[in-house]
Amino acid sequence: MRNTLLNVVDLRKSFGALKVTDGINFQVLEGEIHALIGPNGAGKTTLIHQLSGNLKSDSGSVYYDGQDITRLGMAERVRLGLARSFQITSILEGFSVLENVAIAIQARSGSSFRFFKPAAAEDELNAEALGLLARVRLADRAQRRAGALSHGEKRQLEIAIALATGAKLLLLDEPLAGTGHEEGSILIDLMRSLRETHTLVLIEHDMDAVFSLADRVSVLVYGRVIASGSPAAIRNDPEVRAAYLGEEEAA
Ligand SMILES: Nc1ncnc2c1ncn2[C@@H]1O[C@H](COP(=O)(O)OP(=O)(O)OP(=O)(O)O)[C@@H](O)[C@H]1O
Repeated sequence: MRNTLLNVVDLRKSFGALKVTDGINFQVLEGEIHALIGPNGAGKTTLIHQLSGNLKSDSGSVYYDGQDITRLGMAERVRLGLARSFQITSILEGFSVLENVAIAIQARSGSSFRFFKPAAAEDELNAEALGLLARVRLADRAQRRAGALSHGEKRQLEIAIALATGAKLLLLDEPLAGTGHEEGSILIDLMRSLRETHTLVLIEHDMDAVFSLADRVSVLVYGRVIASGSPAAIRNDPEVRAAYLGEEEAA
């Protein structure tokens, strides 16, 4: 049996009278790719913000690796290993691709690099950053200015930055949005390769990608998870088809 890495219990958030997440229950297992799908406005992004600690929940609980993290802020959650892949705006466009990753590693490591002589510390840092860039298939862009990357490459860099935080569980909000076919398939391959070492929770509207990539899928409708299961089970679930997939296919 796989370990439950994330357990979400009756999580709620309202904006004024609007109940955006309205009693969310679902579990993420260690080492899986878990996709959150649902119609526009279902509360997916709000839920990701509640999981990352960016947004305070009104009630309910979030357990990460058995620990109650409901009241922890974003930085504390990142330290425990739960990180949201940052928006493109958080990439430092004027710095090189390598520097962007090195800065994230340094932020994680605090002062641990000061035990090296400055030049050795820099070598050590750059070697680790290059290793992460290789994992996200950006090693050949290391010296390029981050602002000059294509849209898809920026998403790869964001994933490298999230990995640099030491994250075990990555929250990805629409990783494929705005990417072309070729960029999309690089990102899909990359996410698949991360499964060996990481757990991924992603919001995605591209159903072909979701059904080929995800181990399990949860469907959010009006702020509630109406079903969680394998892609095949979700595709054939009558309630899901009526509430969401049927509507997508008809569109
Ligand atoms: N800060 C906020 N203040 C007020 N309303 C908000 C806020 N954030 C989100 N909402 C509302 O909550 C609802 C759900 O938004 P959310 O972005 O979580 O949905 P979503 O499922 O991610 O949608 P999409 O698929 O379109 O991205 C929307 O009606 C949105 O307008």
